[in-house]
Amino acid sequence: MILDDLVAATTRRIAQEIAAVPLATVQAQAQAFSGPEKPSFIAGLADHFGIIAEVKQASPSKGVIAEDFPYQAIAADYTAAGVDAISVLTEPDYFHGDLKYLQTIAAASTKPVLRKDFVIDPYMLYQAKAAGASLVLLIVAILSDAQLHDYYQLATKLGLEVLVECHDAREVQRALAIKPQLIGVNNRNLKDFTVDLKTSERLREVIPADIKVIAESGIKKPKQLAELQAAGINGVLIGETFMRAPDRQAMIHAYQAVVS
Ligand SMILES: O=P(O)(O)OC[C@@H](O)[C@@H](O)c1c[nH]c2ccccc12
Repeated sequence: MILDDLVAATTRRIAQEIAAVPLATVQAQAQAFSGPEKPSFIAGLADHFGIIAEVKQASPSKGVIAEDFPYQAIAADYTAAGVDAISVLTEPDYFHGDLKYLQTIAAASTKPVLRKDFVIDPYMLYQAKAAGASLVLLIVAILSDAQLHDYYQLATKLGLEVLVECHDAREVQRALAIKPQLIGVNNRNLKDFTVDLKTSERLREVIPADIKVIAESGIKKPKQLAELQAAGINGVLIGETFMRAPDRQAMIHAYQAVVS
């Protein structure tokens, strides 16, 4: 299963990174970080449907999405279009991501930036903060209950908002135990890469109304946003469709036009 490979690769990567830059150094960088004030992504969801646009060069399910990858220009388009947050893949082996992309984008944009990676160690949260992230992803499927709890607390202490990613009802129950403000439902099944937008609509029903829900993956048409909003979903995370758009700003405006 791909998640096992991703966790194994991330474990190796983080061990190397800790050997190169010790935890204490990254903690000091996180503490010293001062960047432009960014709006809270979660607070914004109180009065409108949120759109997170993703900067992603490749993925295990799609291979290379962007041969040409002008990530700064892509993020500038997302910012100009008025998205609510920008998600930046920082996983190098399968997504061709880099923490440097996040750092550059976070410094240049007025929008909150999400570190999209396979967080399996607190070190990665300090890195996220030091690089200027406003949000981090925690994937329930790859964490124990204790890790989920501890990483959530640490992220919050660092001033990071957390998107807690689930894919089924059991994971939602585990996520609810930490009382999150924001849950992401990944519509992509990482066992076989099939996508079903009904997954987020179904799971919305078992998530208390005061917790905001983001539908992630596989969104291809503006009309789907209207359906998701009607089902009580508070926002979306869109990668491939925006990455491949010939005119990214125009496409995002078409998505914004169908939600309120
Ligand atoms: O490109 P898409 O199908 O619009 O999907 C975006 C995002 O949901 C997807 O990249 C994603 C969802 N959860 C993840 C966890 C890790 C890496 C990537 C992801």
